[in-house]
Formats: sequence, structure tokens, C-alpha cells
Amino acid sequence: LDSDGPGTSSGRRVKCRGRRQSLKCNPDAWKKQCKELLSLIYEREDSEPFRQPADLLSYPGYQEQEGESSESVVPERQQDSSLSEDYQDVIDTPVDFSTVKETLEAGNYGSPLEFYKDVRQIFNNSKAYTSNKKSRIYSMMLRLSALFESRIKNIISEYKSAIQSQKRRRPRYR
Ligand SMILES: O=C(NCC1CC1)N1CCN(C(=O)c2cccs2)CC1
Repeated sequence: LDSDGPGTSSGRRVKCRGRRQSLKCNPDAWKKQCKELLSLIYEREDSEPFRQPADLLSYPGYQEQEGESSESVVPERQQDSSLSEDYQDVIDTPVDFSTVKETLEAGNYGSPLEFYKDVRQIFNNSKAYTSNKKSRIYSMMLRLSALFESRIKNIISEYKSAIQSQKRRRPRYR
């Protein structure tokens, strides 16, 4: 697992004289940026299956709320009664966007990397659970993951630049 996350800045130094508020210098800017990214994710219909904890035991098929959308998607494991495994047998670390949203709003992420790790777990769980790479929910996850990765990489590289420019250069005596 690349704990560094995407977009590790490649040695580009940003001058951060004085003003911390400017986009590239504020090490706290990532919080607002991640909240905005999360709002964008919630706007996408593709996020619907991932907004609440997956609990396939509580209903026969995965039906969306009335009126939310015309289609209903049934995880193919529900269709295939031969599979005795259910979601919690397959997935060790269940996580969904409502949990991520709460953690972010409570200020319980120390960096965008921690946020990135949780969101990536949502997508990895979907990859681990699917028994069919053509399933509807899996394809929703793939689109959402592409959107997320395209946006998170700049948030993380700006955060890393801001941290780098905070470090005062102290002479090292060997
Ligand atoms: O039950 C839910 N989500 C809770 C619902 C929104 C109240 N899910 C079904 C299983 N999941 C998958 O990722 C896959 C299914 C098929 C291939 S992957 C996660 C979403």
C-alpha cells in the first residue's frame, strides 16, 4: 500500500514568504478541499450504494428509496443464492461515506492522507466483495474512484508542499 498517497511532490519548492493564507502555503487548506470533494461525491448518483453501511442481511435485494431512482440494483451475491458468505464475512474493514463524513466534520483526520486511506478502503471493499466485474454497483464504484483519484492527488501534493515549506531549515551537524 503506498502510504504516501498519490501526487507526492517531486522536490518542487514553493516560496511561502509571510502569507500563510495563500493557496499553496496553508497546511490546513486540505480540510475544506476534502469537504468540497466529499460534497461532489455525494452529488453523484454513483455514490448512493456507498453512503450507508452495507448490510445485505437486512433486505432481500438492494432497493433504492422510492423515487430516488427508477432502477434498482441487486448485488449479484443476492442473486446467487449459492454464495453463503455475506458482506461481513468477506469485508474485514467496512467503511462508507457517512462514516468518512462524520470523521472529517469532527476534525478527526490529521491529514488528507488519513482521509484518502479511508475512502480508498470503501473502493477496495467493493473490489473485494464483487464476484462479477460487470456488476452495476462495481461499475458505479469504478467511476466514483476515478473521480476521487483525479481530485485527491492535488489536495495531497499541495498539503505536502505546504508542510515542506513550514519546515525551517536547521543546519544539521554530523
Ligand atoms: O449494501 C450496500 N450498501 C448499503 C446500501 C446503501 C444502503 N452495498 C452493496 C454491496 N456493496 C458493493 O460494493 C458491491 C455490491 C456488488 C458488487 S460490489 C457495497 C454497497
